[in-house]
Amino acid sequence: MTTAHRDTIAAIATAAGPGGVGIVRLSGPRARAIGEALCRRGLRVRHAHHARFHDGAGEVLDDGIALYFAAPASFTGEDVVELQAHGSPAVLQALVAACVALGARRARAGEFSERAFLEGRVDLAQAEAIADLIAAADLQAARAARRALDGEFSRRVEALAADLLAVRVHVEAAIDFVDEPIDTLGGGALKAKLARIADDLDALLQAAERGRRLRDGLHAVIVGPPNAGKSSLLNALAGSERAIVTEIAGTTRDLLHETLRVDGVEMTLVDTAGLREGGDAIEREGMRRAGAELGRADLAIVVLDACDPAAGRRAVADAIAEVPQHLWVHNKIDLLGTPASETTDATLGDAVALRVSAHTGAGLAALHAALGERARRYAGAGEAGAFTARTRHVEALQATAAELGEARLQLDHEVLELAAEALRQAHDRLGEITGRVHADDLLGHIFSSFCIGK
Ligand SMILES: Nc1nc2c(c(=O)[nH]1)N(C=O)[C@@H](CNc1ccc(C(=O)N[C@@H](CCC(=O)O)C(=O)O)cc1)CN2
Ligand SMILES: Nc1nc2c(ncn2[C@@H]2O[C@H](COP(=O)(O)OP(=O)(O)OP(=O)(O)O)[C@@H](O)[C@H]2O)c(=O)[nH]1
Ligand SMILES: [Mg+2]
Repeated sequence: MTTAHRDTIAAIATAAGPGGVGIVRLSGPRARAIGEALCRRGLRVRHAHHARFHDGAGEVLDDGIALYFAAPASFTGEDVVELQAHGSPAVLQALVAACVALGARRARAGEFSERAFLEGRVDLAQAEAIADLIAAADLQAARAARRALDGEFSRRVEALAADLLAVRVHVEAAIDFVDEPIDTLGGGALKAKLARIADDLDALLQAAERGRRLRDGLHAVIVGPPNAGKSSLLNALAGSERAIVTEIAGTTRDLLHETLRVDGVEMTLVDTAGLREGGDAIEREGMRRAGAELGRADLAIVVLDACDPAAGRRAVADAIAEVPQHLWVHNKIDLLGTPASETTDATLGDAVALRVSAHTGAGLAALHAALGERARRYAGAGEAGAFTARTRHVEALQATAAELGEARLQLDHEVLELAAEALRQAHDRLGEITGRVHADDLLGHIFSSFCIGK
């Protein structure tokens, strides 16, 4: 769709709630006309005008600064007008209503960024980086999103896509010489080139996986037998009474997610139902959910009762077998009267258990530190040049790698048509990251998770 066919959208661009200044943004072919009607004056491009903003009845809503950016030199690539008013939600909403009365439509979530993508101002990975930058909870995450927005990820994807395209051209050309063996058609160089691409792809995949972990944070699931104090520990770590705690074994049934920041790193803690044989239907469903959640876990925090650490261990060990990292905790050490310190749990082999008391707080600092350390290591914190990435990107790179492997195999077997097809697939999978290739519902899916006004 070209700009001329598109309607003009309006939304509050600043955060909800009162603020020093609030911005209403318009984008689309009628942005300038609507802005000029509201300001009752002409707007010069890239000029800050102090103006009074009027509603339909001619009443002055506010005075503020009006800016006009002419297409294509704007954030969206369309004509854009910004009305920077006093940051009163009532005034800003009235300004949007006045824009609507003059022919604008309320923007959907992410629609400004979507237009920037459709106008070719940013690619899809960069548009996603805008949302990640806004959501970044600390400077490190913001910097990583900033690098993705600057195109550090996209450039590497595009470089690989260009290499793949060159190889595709070579293979497609070779198909026309069916009777020649591939090696007389530069097959050696081709295979070497594909091997190099595979290496580059692997390096990029690893960087994207780090970026995915940096963006999403560590996913830690608390498991253990009933009554060990899992919910009590979640509350202690979260610093609030999030989960219900009772002396009844089988209290927790549903999953309870809590996001927390440990030493500047984001992590999700999930409380689960205690694992044991039997239980009523609700409790069994809770245990099933606990098991499913462990399938997504990066870390299992296993909580055992320090008075009886052997109890329930078998069921727990089975449940966490597939989880990449484990952290063992013995809770309720206040009942033992021994100090908080690490203990080697004979039944854990080399693993060490942290000894804590959710009640007295003993050992919690060490638990906190251990979690922070795991979360930092997981996210590759402090790594130079890190950029944020999403599961979608990682999966696309994995699919690309699989197709590339297939192409190399077919090339070794001199089945050029199949090699060409696998290379085409690889090229397309790569193109999904930057949006060069995309399904329409993918865009809707991505942009609908943005905020309105972005
Ligand atoms: N007031 C205001 N501040 C803002 C934004 C905005 O939309 N409005 N942004 C919105 O997210 C971010 C900045 N992003 C922007 C990106 C491109 C252009 C732009 O006009 N680009 C033109 C001109 C380039 C130039 O002169 O340097 C272009 O790319 O052609 C403006 C803002 C953060 N700060
Ligand atoms: N003495 C002592 N009691 C604790 C400690 N932590 C938890 N408790 C008690 O142990 C009981 C169970 O605590 P919960 O946190 O509900 O245990 P849970 O592991 O979540 O139990 P389920 O949800 O039933 O699986 C409650 O009565 C808590 O008050 C602790 O460190 N010391
Ligand atoms: Mg519980």
